[in-house]
Amino acid sequence: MEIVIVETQQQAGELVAEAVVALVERKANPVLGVATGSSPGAVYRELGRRVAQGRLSLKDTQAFMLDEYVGLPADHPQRYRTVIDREFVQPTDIDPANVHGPDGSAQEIEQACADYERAITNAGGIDLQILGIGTDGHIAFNEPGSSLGSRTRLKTLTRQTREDNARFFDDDVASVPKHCLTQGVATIMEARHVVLLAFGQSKVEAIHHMVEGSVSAMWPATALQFHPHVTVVLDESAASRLQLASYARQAWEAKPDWQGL
Ligand SMILES: N[C@@H]1[C@@H](O)[C@H](O)[C@@H](COP(=O)(O)O)O[C@@H]1O
Repeated sequence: MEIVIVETQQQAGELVAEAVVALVERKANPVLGVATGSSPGAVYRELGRRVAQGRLSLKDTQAFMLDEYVGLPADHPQRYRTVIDREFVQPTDIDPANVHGPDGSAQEIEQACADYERAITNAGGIDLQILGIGTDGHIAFNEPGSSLGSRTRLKTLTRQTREDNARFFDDDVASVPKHCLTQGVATIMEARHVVLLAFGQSKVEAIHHMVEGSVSAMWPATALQFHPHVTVVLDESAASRLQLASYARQAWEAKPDWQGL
């Protein structure tokens, strides 16, 4: 795991956008994994800026979402597909038809999950997965106790996650769905490069476990310790309980070189 500590979320956005640019330059039909939540916001804004400046095009890029709530109507502003359309699709030039997500309104849930796994495989797999982390160490919606070998499936959200996400539902935890469809931990592990972003004090414990803790299904993000290519982009707050943070406290100028990836 490579840990990069940045000063601002904007720096994180620039850094990760560079990784996307390097991928798009290197590959004719790149496949991005996109996350919802507030952490990737600066990345999407920076991608939008570069597209607007003519420095980047995502026209030939496919994108796969990590997860989706079950039971939200198609026009709900917090449905993850709607969020991704608003925050990632609209500011960039990606074709909305190239953006895929698990179908949270499917009648045949198991079939929908299997179809989603197949769609990722058929696209050639995910080249660059943009990822956040929950305060309880979840990735996508793989809550504590999730199998580290799991694939896309139906999950029940923990009370903590529903409370964390209530901020997007007028602070009304009862309005936050109880179920979701999510890529499994094993699905995420197949992405060729995982870039995880985390900011702020609320992520300290999860980051501590993910980077320096024991691998355990109780902290699903710890599975990433087995992944050969993970970049973790943190601010000082999120990194503040890392024993080895001094090794990672790189100057902004010493940012990773994505060209060789
Ligand atoms: N399913 C999403 C996760 O994919 C995301 O990583 C997490 C953290 O969100 P935030 O980045 O807003 O802290 O929130 C949700 O639960």
